Formats: sequence, C-alpha cells, structure tokens
Amino acid sequence: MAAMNIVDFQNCFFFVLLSLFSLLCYSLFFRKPKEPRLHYDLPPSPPTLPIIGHLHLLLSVLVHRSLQTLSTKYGSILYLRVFSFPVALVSSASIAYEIFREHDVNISSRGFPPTDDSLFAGSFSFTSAPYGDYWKFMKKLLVTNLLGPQALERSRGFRADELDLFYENLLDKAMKKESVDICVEALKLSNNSICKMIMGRSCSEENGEAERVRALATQLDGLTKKILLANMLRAGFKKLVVSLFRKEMMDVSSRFDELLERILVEHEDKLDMHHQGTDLVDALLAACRDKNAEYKISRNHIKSFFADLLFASTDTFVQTTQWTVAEIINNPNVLERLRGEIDSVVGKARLIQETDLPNLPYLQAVVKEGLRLHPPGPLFARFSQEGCRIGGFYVPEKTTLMINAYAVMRDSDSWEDPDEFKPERFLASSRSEQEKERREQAIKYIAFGSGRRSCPGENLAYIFLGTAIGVMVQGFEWRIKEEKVNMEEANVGLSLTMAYPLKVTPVPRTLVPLTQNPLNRSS
Ligand code: HEM
Repeated sequence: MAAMNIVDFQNCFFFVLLSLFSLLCYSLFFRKPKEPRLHYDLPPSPPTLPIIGHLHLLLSVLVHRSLQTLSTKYGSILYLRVFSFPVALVSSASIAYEIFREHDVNISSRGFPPTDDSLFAGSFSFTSAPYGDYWKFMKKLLVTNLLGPQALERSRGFRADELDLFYENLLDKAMKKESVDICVEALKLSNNSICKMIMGRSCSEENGEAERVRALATQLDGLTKKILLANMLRAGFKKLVVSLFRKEMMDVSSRFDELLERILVEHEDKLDMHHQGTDLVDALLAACRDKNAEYKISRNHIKSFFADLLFASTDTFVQTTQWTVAEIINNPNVLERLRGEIDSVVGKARLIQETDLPNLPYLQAVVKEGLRLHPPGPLFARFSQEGCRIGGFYVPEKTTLMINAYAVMRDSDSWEDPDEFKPERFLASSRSEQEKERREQAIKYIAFGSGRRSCPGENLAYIFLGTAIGVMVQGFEWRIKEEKVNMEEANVGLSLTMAYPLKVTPVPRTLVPLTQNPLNRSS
C-alpha cells in the first residue's frame, strides 16, 4: 500500500509537472491573442505553421517581396501571427492612406518595448519611443536645431563643403582611372555631412574616428532585423533570443558610448570657455542642464538620439544613391534628359549646388522615382493602441501594423507601369495639375512614411540626394564593365540593397574641372 502510495504520489507529481509544462507551452506557443468580439471580422489570414504561425514568412531572404506576393494572393490587409504576436500587414496604397488619414494618432507609436539598456533601440531611443511627451520634446528640438527650414539654411555651408570634397574625390579617382564603389563614396558624404550638422565638425579621417562611425552605422543596420524579430516574441523568449546577440548589441552600444562621451565633453569644454554653441549637440546639452525644461533628458538620451539619427540618415541615403545611379545608367534616355536639364540650368562651368534644386524639376523627379522603386526601408512598423476598423476589417488593439512601402509604391491599382523607372510620372505639366498630383501622391507615395511619425529628415534627404546625384551626372560619364547594371535585390538587416554593389569608373565630362562654390562654404 505504502509502495502504491509512493507510485501514486510520483505519478501525481509527474502529472502535475506535465500539466504545468503543457500549460506553459500552450501559453507560450498556442494561445491566440485576445480575440475581438465575434461580430468583428479579422483581416484574412494565410495558412499558418504550428507554433510559429507566420514567422517563416518574415525570415525569407527578400522579405518585402515574399510579403508582396502573399498580399497579391490573399489581400491588401492581412492578419499574421508570429507565435502569439499579432501583425496586420498593409500592402496597398488605399489601405495605407486609410490608416494614416483616419487612425494616425492611434498608430503613432511603434510599439516596441525597449531592448535592453543599449543606446540603440533601448529605453532612451527616440525612434522607438511611444508617441508622448518625450517624443514631442525631442521632435521639437530636432526640427528647430537640425531639420527645420531655418536650421537647414544655417547648415548649408557645411553641406557645400562636403559636396565639394565628394566631387574632388570622384575627380581624383577619374584622373587615376580607378573604379568607384558608389556606396563607399556616398557613405563618406552622408556621414561627414550629418556629423558636421549635428556636432559642428566632421569626424576626423586622420585618427580613424570617421571610419569608426561609418563602421558603427553599418553594424547598427545588421542588428535591426534581429531586434525587430526578437520584439515579436513573448517576454521570456525575447530575453532568450536577445541573449544570442546581446554581446554584439552591447558592443556596438559601448563603442558608440565611448565616442559620444568624448564629443559631449568637447562641447562642454567649449561652453565653459563661453563659446556660444549653435549645433544640435549644444542645444541638447542645454536642455539636459535646464532644470525647467518641459522634459528632463539625460546624457544617455542625447547619445541614443545621435545613434538614431546616424542610423536613420546613413544607409537610407547610401542605398537610394546607389539604386538611382544604377537606374540612370540603365536608362540612357533619362540620363540624356537629366544632363540636358542640369547643363541648361547650372551650365558646364560651375558645380551644381543645393539652391539650384528648385529649378531642376526633372532631377527631383528622378530622385523620387528612385525612392519609389527602391525604398531603402521597404517595411516600417506602427502599433495600434486601440482596436480599429481598416479596409472593412477589425484590427484589434496592440497589433503591430507592418507597412510594406515597397508593395504600396508598386501597387498596380495606383501606379501605371509600376515596375518601370519613369521619372516623368512625377512631372506636373501645369500649376493646377501640380496640386492634383500633390494630393494623389500623398495617398500612394510613402517612401518617407506618413503622418506624425513620418520621416523628419525628408527635406534633408531630398537635398542630399539631389545634389549628390546632380554632381555625378553633371561632372562625369560613368563606365561599367557589363552592358547593364544587374538590379538584383538583397536585404541587409531590414534595408533594401543591391545584391551586387555598384562599381563604376568615372570619366570627367569637361577638361577643366567644374568650379566649386566659394560663396557657399562654411568658412
Ligand atoms: C533617403 C532617405 C530617407 C528615407 C527613405 C527615410 C525613410 C524613413 C521612413 C520610412 C521612416 C518611418 C516613417 C513612418 O513610420 O511613417 C523614417 C523615420 C525616421 N527618419 Fe528617415 N528616411 C531618410 C532619411 C532620413 C534623414 C536624413 C534623417 C535625419 C537626419 C532621418 C531621420 C528619421 C527619424 C529620426 C525617423 C524616426 C521618426 C519617428 O519615429 O518619429 N531620415 N525615415
């Protein structure tokens, strides 16, 4: 009897353990997110795999493409599940317009809980901050001191210096008949320009500082997809998965920290010497010291903000430049028309400058078309605070909205010949058409997102892209080894990049180098 009791007790204990384990598995893997009330229809959902749901779809090599194919088959708004994490996938221009027009406040957070204490995607991050006081405070500082029209006017000289260097560097390579990796040159231009604009000086090439910043920006890129996917897991699992790349994340974070601490101290030393600082770092340090500031920020907030800006501005510019130049090379008619416009507006003696851009509508159209076909961030995320109706379906609260900008901007219901490179589509023939075009594009052109959380760097991006591409077209012929550039895509992190990086050999168009613009220089 006693022996039986022991067996019973062991069985019972085993059974309880098994039940607890099953319950744990069920809640981790199988439990569905809270279902909305029955009279609401969820968007259609493609077949799922056991446990992981639709995770495999997000792991595909060209995720924006496989999601685009999925939406063609099942619908322009889909309900996906990654384990138990709900995702609404948006793939058409009309649904994208509806969510930004009718639900903008509701979806103005990204909904990603901070990942660790890392400076990047951590609790200090601006980009992943919820829509609230901290975000509003930093956005105001950002517009006033870096990205608003007046701030951009103040920093014009910095960009002119860097554009001159970009041209000189290409000319030097052309003279030596060396080939150019477009990504490498574009990365130097954007990093140096943005660093100068944020902290008043570029990173030094001599002591390797610039190289370190460029390497960090590239590494950040590789981490994004891992962070995004980890955020879709339940807390316990997220911890486990993050631990797999925590070392890499903290390594990038601490190297950033070291570099940025030095920059902050440098600015503080200047302030102590009664130097009136005017750049973004000065403004952030002043806010940090201000006891009456609307929001109390710390040194970590400043550092994290810098990391966010560097990440947001670098790869986006590099990839768009590369794709757009490739399209121009592959479309000789576009090249001819573009060059004709630049030669007639700017001439063949002086280098293009950013004040020329408003007079170069075709160049602007080429840049827009490059971004439409090859958005560097093909997917971006938002989060529904409350349940809402989208496209006739019910999207429950706390659902991640994944917007496939790539699919939206190739949606054949909204774009004629959506896969063709046709800059003319962005040219309006008359003023009244311009207004109509502007309204139509607000619906279907989302390279910079839309609404409150849309990209605050849009104007700066157009300046960077317009001038860099302008210089390349105005100053050089570009030779490639093959007949056409191979336009195959690849994903690095979440960025859309070229599978075969663009390498071209520049040949100067004029015997005499183009004169640069001394009046625009910063000193
Ligand atoms: C080709 C260039 C660029 C592209 C295509 C691009 C695209 C985007 C997109 C799609 C978003 C998400 C928008 C949304 O959720 O609606 C975004 C956010 C952001 N971008 Fe850009 N961007 C570019 C350049 C820049 C530059 C130059 C800066 C600043 C120096 C910048 C700073 C930011 C920031 C801070 C955010 C986060 C905004 C927030 O969460 O409130 N971007 N960008």
